[in-house]
Amino acid sequence: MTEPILQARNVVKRYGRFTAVNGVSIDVLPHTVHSVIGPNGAGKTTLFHALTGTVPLTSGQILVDSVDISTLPGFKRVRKGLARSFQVTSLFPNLTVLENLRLAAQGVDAVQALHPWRRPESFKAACETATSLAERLNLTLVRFRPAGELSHGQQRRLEVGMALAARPKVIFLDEPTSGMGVDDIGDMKQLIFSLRSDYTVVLIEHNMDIVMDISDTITVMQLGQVLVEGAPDAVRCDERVRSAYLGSMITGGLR
Ligand SMILES: Nc1ncnc2c1ncn2[C@@H]1O[C@H](COP(=O)(O)OP(=O)(O)OP(=O)(O)O)[C@@H](O)[C@H]1O
Repeated sequence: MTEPILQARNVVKRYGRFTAVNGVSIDVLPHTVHSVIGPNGAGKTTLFHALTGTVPLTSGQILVDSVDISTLPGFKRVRKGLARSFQVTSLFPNLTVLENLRLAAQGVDAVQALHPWRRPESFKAACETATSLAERLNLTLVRFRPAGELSHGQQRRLEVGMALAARPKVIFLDEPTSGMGVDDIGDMKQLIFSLRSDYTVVLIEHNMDIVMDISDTITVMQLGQVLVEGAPDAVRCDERVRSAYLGSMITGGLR
């Protein structure tokens, strides 16, 4: 049996007296796309925050390859193989695509991160990582352009690349297609699906067409808890899921 690469066990996150995530357990299998969906306010982003160390857990456990990382801060979780996509606002708009990727690659190693202004050639490995990532992201043609001049879709792909530069085992993507046009959505969908050959993807996505097409497993959350978990076809047909989405603000809806 395949062992999960990432496990959340009974994870609870409270903000004051409000419980945003209330005892969530999930097993994420390696080389899969595992999507987390649910109506607005279901607790998806808070679960991501808790898994990646953006916020401390109230209780519960998180294991990566069976190692407990529950109390590690976010930057140490990156070294254990968890990476989260950056937001467009955290790209360096005046630096080129390659420079952004190189800095992200350097950032994994604490020693290199402390010497960001050494000659770029001296960071051979980081430069190579940046070049191969630009290719993978279909950004080779714009690799010498400042990130701020890219289209929205290209910037969002670069965000994913910044997380990949950390050479993660598991990459967390929070609504990677938000604000995108149809063409860009297709490119992002292909990119995410292609990632599962080398990585494991945990995805929050409101576009149900994408979720249903590329997910291996879907966890449906409601009111901070897991409502249903399963393969896309099973989730799509589940009456509890249909009811949960009725009247919600979610875009796309279930087909
Ligand atoms: N820092 C915070 N302090 C207090 N409450 C919070 C905080 N962050 C989130 N919440 C609350 O926790 C609940 C879950 O929010 P969360 O953002 O995790 O939901 P979500 O499923 O990601 O929703 P959406 O799809 O709208 O992004 C919401 O009721 C939200 O108001």
